[in-house]
Amino acid sequence: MVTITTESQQIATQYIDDVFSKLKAHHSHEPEFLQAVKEIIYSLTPVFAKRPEYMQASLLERIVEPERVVKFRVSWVDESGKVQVNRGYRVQYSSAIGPYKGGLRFHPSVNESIIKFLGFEQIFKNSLTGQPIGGAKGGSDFDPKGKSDAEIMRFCQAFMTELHKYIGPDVDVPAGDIGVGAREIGFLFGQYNRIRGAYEAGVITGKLPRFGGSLARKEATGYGTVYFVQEMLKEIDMTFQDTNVIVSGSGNVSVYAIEKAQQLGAKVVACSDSNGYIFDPTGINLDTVKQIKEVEHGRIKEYVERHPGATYTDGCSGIWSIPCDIALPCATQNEIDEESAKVLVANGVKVIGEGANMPSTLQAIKVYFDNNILFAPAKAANAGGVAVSALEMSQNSMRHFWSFEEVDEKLHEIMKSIYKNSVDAAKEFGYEGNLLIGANIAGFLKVADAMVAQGVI
Ligand SMILES: NC(=O)C1=CN([C@@H]2O[C@H](COP(=O)(O)OP(=O)(O)OC[C@H]3O[C@@H](n4cnc5c(N)ncnc54)[C@H](OP(=O)(O)O)[C@@H]3O)[C@@H](O)[C@H]2O)C=CC1
Ligand SMILES: O=C(O)CCC(=O)C(=O)O
Repeated sequence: MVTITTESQQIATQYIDDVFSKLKAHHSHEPEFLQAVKEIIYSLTPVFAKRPEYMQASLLERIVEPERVVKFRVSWVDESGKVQVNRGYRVQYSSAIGPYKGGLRFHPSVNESIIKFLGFEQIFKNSLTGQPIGGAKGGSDFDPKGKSDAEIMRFCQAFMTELHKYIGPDVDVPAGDIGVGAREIGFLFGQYNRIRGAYEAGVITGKLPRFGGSLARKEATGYGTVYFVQEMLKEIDMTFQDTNVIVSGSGNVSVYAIEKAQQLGAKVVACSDSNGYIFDPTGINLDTVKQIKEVEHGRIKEYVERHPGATYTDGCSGIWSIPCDIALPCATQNEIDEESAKVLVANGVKVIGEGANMPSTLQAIKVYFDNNILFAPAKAANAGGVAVSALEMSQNSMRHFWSFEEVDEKLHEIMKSIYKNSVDAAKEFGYEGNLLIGANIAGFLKVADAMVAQGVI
């Protein structure tokens, strides 16, 4: 274990305070970004206390500043012939350990603060995967809900017409996130290739397997979250078998977290969308959820028409009042606040596994720690998606295609090693059992050492 003196700890804390207060002064209008930065940088105090040369190299000031932020206009024509205008973003945060890598989010709430928080987290997550990928994120305030396929296609083409200037297989490799699934990735990829006049498979991941995508990428984030929680459960001699689980959302991450949890013997009793949640005491029928969400692009409340024993409730936060052993927030940021966290604890939750990015507020996380709840932080627990994206890039480079079983096995091993590295880093720096600190430190060290080795750039 690393020994840290009180004096070096105080110097490191002062350094982090200074960096954070300057950042706050410049970005007071970007709450999500500040929240993500705060969570990470204070957990790095023991690292700076142990390695003062990182302060001399201004590593924190450098890493919180994106290498590049691209903002652009996206004009497209809707079904009535009217021209619509949206904002597009790509934040290329860090290329210290590989090409920029991270998803694209299409949602009306998207702004620079949200893309920056996601891009910043992606640096550490991508490092944790052990793959050579830097951190980035992008997206638009475009709302895909209620749009025709032709409108989605025209929007994606307009978005890529600008974005293509900044990306490439060895430069920046986007993928999906909220509102960007296989359909959107297909349109984006098609437009990129059309503009380049070539087929460049490695420019984007999450492609359908029939044109260069990886098997198991669709399942990777949800499965990976469950694999990670499985490792945590071993510590308390528990498995998923016969547990009651709730999973928020009913999108890509949620559906495959539900699938894997069910395969491992759990009863998943609730899931949601942005309008409300369903509760099925007999266990959710995943085929019905997939039919409604993946095929019909419908609303989760339609589930109860097909399963009369289930109930539907308007509003999202109520899902956390359902008693469960394991809660997997897989929808969006800040979906569990302090109040919801207290309700989960009062109802006996044992484990929180974050499938979404930053789904718990800082106050909610404090409630978990105060009550000794096992907590799997997003950066580690949902890294399976981007890990398999990196495997997709490898397959594209090798012009090779692994079977579903091969990719799933690699994913499983990656999640186990992220768990182990987070546990080991927490222990080494004096925070045994705290995976939040462990994951942040393990993710940071690799990037920090790469930055130092590459000089002042
Ligand atoms: N896709 C991936 O590989 C990865 C995704 N993530 C993270 O996982 C989360 C989910 O992403 P993904 O499954 O891909 O996205 P999807 O768009 O496939 O699904 C998102 C789901 O969350 C619901 N949702 C969105 N906003 C809210 C809200 N404000 N309140 C409640 N529910 C909401 C959506 O409901 P509705 O249908 O009503 O919009 C939908 O059910 C995000 O935080 C994303 O950043 C993290 C790692 C990788
Ligand atoms: O697969 C990827 O490149 C990105 C996935 C993603 O956006 C995320 O991990 O949040």
